[in-house]
Amino acid sequence: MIEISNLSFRYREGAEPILYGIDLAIPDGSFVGITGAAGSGKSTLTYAFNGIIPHCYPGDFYGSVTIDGLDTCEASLTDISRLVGSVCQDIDSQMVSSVVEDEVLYGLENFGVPKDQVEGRIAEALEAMGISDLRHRGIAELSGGQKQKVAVASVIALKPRVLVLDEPTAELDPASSLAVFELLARYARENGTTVIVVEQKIALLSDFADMLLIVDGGKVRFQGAPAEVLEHSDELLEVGVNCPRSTSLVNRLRARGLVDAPAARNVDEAVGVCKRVLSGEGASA
Ligand SMILES: Nc1ncnc2c1ncn2[C@@H]1O[C@H](COP(=O)(O)OP(=O)(O)OP(=O)(O)O)[C@@H](O)[C@H]1O
Repeated sequence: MIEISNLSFRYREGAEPILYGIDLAIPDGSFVGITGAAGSGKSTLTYAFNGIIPHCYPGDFYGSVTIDGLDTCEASLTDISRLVGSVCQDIDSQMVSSVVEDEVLYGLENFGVPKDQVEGRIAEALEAMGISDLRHRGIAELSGGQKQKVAVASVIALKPRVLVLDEPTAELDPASSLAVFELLARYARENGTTVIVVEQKIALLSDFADMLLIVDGGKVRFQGAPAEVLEHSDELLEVGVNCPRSTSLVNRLRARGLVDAPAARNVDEAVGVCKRVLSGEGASA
């Protein structure tokens, strides 16, 4: 369980706090999607989960963040990193090796994983990300999507309880973005790992997350299951989050009393709702 209580944070160099009064409870095994406008504080919020604030970026930190009971202010960054694995926005800056296998090995060696477990961990992590065939390839020869999967594999090889990813699909095409999310979701389901992912594409997040957090001006403006959050498509637009048209359409039908249905996350769900409206069953569901 991750618990954040009344968290506020101001970077030492900053005039104003970047996070304000955040309260969150994230059950184990959740898939949490974070989105919001540029500069709203999403990355800073991820730094609260992995201890980068206050350990690497000092500042005024109020409130508390606990991961499985470990208070991130009191614990060392090393102890936090045994629980929380992170993949940052700039993948190239995270890579330390020139060959895929060595990249995964690096973290295992740093964590002092017993030698007899190393081979199994590398093979499992590469398999989980669907990149066993890339094991001996040079990192410089990989595509953006392949590098992304290597970065995730390097972190999951360490078997963290929580995986934090900051815009893992920022440079990927829609098909590769979907593939990364599918692999992540399957891995998390099979291992009970909590996944926290920052992502601009709310439609993609909504298909995978069981909790969405909408960050606006350093506050969590909306939180809940995707269907609950997407009901607020007009307010989301005001804070820079553009919902799919299928979502807005169903919300308009509901606002006019034409249908009593949860917000649609995608075209398929909206088609189902429209069929009900056209058949005259809309308001009775
Ligand atoms: N190390 C830092 N020191 C001072 N201010 C910072 C630091 N890092 C980020 N900020 C400021 O905090 C605010 C929020 O930045 P943050 O990166 O958390 O937002 P974001 O929502 O992730 O943005 P983006 O979508 O553009 O990545 C910005 O105004 C930024 O300038």
